[in-house]
Amino acid sequence: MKTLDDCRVAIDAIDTELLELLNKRMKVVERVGEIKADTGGAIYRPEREKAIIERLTKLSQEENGILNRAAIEAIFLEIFAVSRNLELPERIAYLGPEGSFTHQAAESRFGAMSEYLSLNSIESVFKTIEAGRAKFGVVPIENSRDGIVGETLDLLSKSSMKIVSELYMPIHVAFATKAHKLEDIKKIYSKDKGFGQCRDFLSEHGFNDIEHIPVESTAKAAILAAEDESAAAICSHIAAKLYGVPVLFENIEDESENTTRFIILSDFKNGMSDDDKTSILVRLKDAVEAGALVHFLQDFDEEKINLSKIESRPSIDKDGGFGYWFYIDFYGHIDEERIKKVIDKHASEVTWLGSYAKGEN
Ligand SMILES: C=C(O[C@@H]1C=C(C(=O)O)C=C[C@H]1O)C(=O)O
Repeated sequence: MKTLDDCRVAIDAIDTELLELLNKRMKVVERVGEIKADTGGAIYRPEREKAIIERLTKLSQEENGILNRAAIEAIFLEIFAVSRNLELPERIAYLGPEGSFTHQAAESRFGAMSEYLSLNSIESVFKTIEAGRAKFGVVPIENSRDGIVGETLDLLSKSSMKIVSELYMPIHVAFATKAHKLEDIKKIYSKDKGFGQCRDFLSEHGFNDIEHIPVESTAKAAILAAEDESAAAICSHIAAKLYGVPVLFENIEDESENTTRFIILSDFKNGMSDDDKTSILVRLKDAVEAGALVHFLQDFDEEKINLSKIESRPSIDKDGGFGYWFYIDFYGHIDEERIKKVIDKHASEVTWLGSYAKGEN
């Protein structure tokens, strides 16, 4: 049987091999970078990365390997991020502050080597990438409990930036405080939605009778709780850690399946993968006429295009009238013939927001 020392010798030998292979991989990536520079191709190819993870997951299953999809993803997303930074250093704007859930979503995709820009509003994220001060933007678009993020949809309707990727992230919140006793807590900071997501916890602990102070983000709540021993924050574990506020209770959300969908914005069009989603905005000219939406959707149905989401948003038209537009997600890529056919038919009413590899949720 192997001793601890034997195991460590074996691990060192394997790490040497891994390093050699990783360096070899990066050499190939450098060449990919040169080709992309010559041809003007996009550096970030989420559909290719997804295909790699899928192939390796299948391979690992076939070989009865220990690594499952989540583990393979954790390792390889970091390798991809290092690769891309080698091709061209990446700068990512996200809805901050540091330690926000959006920050975590951004880091899960862009890794430790990228440069991050924390911004205090979704609008600033859009403006920053539109001005070319960052290549990518990360913002939330919907939450399993709270629904759509209206601000993101409204900005998408006005921006030339495209959705190039989506990711779903489980949202867990913690209760953090510097108070020594629960009775010393006189106020709780969080984002309005943070309070809404853990009502049961708050009432079970008798926290409904003390002041609840809504602030712009859960990370901001952690910053405020760090400065005041009579305060607590409902925030992410990471934000609590980052701002030095001890976590008293973990996973205090009422619904354990609480998930947020984030989108990555940039200025290029993805290639096709075998499992894509497309987002569009539709302003139906005759939206007031009964049946306009039904007719529009019938064209999708005829081409067997499945919708995954439809959301209506109010808008004020040029003459000051109250109108509606629709945000729609469906399965498939804009370059597929059957999809092109429907979109071309409604070209004057549809704005294409992006086609991207479907995220796992
Ligand atoms: C190397 C490439 O560029 C990026 C890095 C990838 C990788 O490390 O495998 C894959 C896709 C791209 O996001 C490529 O396009 O193949």
